[in-house]
Amino acid sequence: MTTQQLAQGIRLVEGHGGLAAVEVTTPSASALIYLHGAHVADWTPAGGKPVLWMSTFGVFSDTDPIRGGVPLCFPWFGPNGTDASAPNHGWARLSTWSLVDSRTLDTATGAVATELVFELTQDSVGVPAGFHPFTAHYTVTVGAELGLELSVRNDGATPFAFEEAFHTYFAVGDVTTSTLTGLETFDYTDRSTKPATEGSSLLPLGFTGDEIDRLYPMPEALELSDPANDRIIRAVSQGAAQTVVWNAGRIKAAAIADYGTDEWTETACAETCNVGAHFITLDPGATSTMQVTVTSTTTERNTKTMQRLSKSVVPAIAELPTKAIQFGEGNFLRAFVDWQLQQMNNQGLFQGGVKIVQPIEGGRVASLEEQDNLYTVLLEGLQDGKDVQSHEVITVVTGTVNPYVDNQKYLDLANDDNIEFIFSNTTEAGIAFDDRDRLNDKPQHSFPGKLTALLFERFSLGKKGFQIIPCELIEHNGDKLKESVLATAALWELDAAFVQWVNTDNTFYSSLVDRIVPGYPADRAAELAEEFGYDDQSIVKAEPFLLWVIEGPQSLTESLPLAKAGLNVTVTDDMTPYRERKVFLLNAPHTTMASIARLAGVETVRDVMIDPEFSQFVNAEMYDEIMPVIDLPHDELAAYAESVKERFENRFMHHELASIALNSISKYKSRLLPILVNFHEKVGTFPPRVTLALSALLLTYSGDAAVTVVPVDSDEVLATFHAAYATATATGSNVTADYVEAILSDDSLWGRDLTELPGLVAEVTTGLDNLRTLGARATIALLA
Ligand SMILES: O=P(O)(O)OC[C@H]1O[C@H](O)[C@H](O)[C@@H](O)[C@@H]1O
Repeated sequence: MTTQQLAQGIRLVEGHGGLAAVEVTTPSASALIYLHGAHVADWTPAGGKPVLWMSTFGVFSDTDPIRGGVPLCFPWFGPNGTDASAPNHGWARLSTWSLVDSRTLDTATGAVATELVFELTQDSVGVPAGFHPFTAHYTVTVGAELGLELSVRNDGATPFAFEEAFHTYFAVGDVTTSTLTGLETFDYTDRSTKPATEGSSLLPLGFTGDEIDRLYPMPEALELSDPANDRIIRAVSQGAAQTVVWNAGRIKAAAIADYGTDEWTETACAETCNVGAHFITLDPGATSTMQVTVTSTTTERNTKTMQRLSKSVVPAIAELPTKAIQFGEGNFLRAFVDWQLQQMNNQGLFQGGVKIVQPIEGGRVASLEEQDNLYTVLLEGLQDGKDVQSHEVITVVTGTVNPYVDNQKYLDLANDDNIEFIFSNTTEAGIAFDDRDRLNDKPQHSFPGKLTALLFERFSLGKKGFQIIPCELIEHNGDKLKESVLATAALWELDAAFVQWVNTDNTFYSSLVDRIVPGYPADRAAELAEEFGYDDQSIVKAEPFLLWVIEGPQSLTESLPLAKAGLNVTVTDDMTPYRERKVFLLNAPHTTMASIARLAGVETVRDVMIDPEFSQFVNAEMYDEIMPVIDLPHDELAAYAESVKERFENRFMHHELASIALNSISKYKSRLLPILVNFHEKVGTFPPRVTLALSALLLTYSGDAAVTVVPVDSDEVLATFHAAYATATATGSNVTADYVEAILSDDSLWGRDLTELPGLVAEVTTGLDNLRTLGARATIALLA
């Protein structure tokens, strides 16, 4: 279109790299959109800050995607399914779109907005020759709201299938203080693991520097708090089944060329999409539309006049000798390890403080220093039958060390005879040997590299070793850390005497940690500042529950008397049963509830727990069916079961059963089937509630139109159940029994043929018939 035809306030300009762009200025906002990829690179509401983030390391050329803003992903998302050489996220963001229309609109609020329409067809530059005929129109509305709408029409004679996404990079002042709300009750697919895994979130999503790459169902609205800029960014979508939440985190940011190492703190992507199982298929001539509206609302902040938390706010803080070094300054360690050290100090049992070492370059120890290393831990939830809402200023941090700024200060820690313990949480990827590390690096790249340098310094000074307790969420974390240290020592060709000192003078414990730590309560920052009387930019919110199982010598209970301080900490020589305890007493009842209570219309975990019949059912499952098959003392199991029940009942959580129900068949296999099998071996009968959960799943998965609860599982699994049910319906007179027999004998579902367990088919069949004819509530009443 020619310049004369452009609506008012629109100019064609040359953007970075000489790329053609459209600049839009309206009374309510300004924007910049590149024709390359129809890439929205800026949207700034009048008087506000940019809402879209752009990398300062971005590459602008007609062959590269632009980092930041809104990459438009089409016709596929992520890597191409069949062609590894095809560009990530499709070619639409690399193609040249045409501006085909622009106009000024009066919006519903009376404000003026500008609408621009970009077009891409199979003839556009960048679209592969011979591609399926289509027309895509991308409408960008620039005003007090940013509107993005992609409509795709199938111009061909055969169906057209594609994926699509608005890959919105939102700008925030400090992502570690941001939370994304709207997704709390959904299960998600974690795309950061290879292969992808399933996860469930209970709480608003926070960003800590680990990569977050999750695919969720799209909620009604997504809200990203941006307390550093006193605003909330809100995205409301239509025609989009999913959202992908992505933050590169420290490690990935460092690995991406056009993404600055520290830039992960400045942005979070909350995308609007139809991908994977929700790809779009259009019949010839049909059109689909996906849309998002973004707004940015200023939040009020009372903290401007409020004093910042510091030593002058908290009088008489005792001087503490530093007894521990902690690698990692994140929310978890501060609400878990440091909070526990404080509880011991409060009781005169430890009398020590901790120095925090920032394990990677892009960290935030500086913001702790701004508050004299003080911060507040806020506990909310049920504990021992009581509603807990408490807060405490944590005073155990005696200082911080940033080895990237002052490596000598870091190595000097080796000289401090008071220091006995080392704690760490450097993310799951943090404990890994790195062959690029050298002894004279300042500092070494990896955590094991840094630790080896510190240990070597300590050894060279002729001092005693450390007790090292990692908290990273990986199995045998202590063994893995020790292996990495020894591999580093070998790489650096350090003395055999040093290796021996590492082995004999130091103890590496493995540990299992459990406490939900949602982090900074951004949505309530102003309210909390008012309540506390100070502004704390490092508040950490956590649940009251805590569990720490440490594998190693019992002598630890004396030197680190956590249990003596009343904390739920166990030192053991084998943590395997504790791992099982969590899977079987927490995750297994979740799956049972999702299978059965949903059939009775119960929606959340808390609703199950406050329902007299269902809570009694869950209780009986835990005590009579699950506990007998776990190899731990009854008292310990009972105490754990009680704490799990309280966590289930937490009124601060809204955990939807529908989200737990995702992929229930594989969950049943790993969480409940071992109980069924072991119970049968031990007792000779089937555990009735665990077995009923299987009946409930078979009913839900049958595809029978009378069942209104919808299963969410892979297409293959659903097809297997539907086919078995259809066959049984078509051929047999014993429809239910034939169906149950077909499913239980399918070892692709269960890893074995379950019909080999004598009597199981009959029992599952009875359960299914009861659930169908009596309903879930009356069926569980039969077991009461
Ligand atoms: O680097 P890009 O190709 O732009 O992709 C950036 C990111 O996009 C999405 O959010 C994906 O879920 C991530 O897996 C990917 O890393």
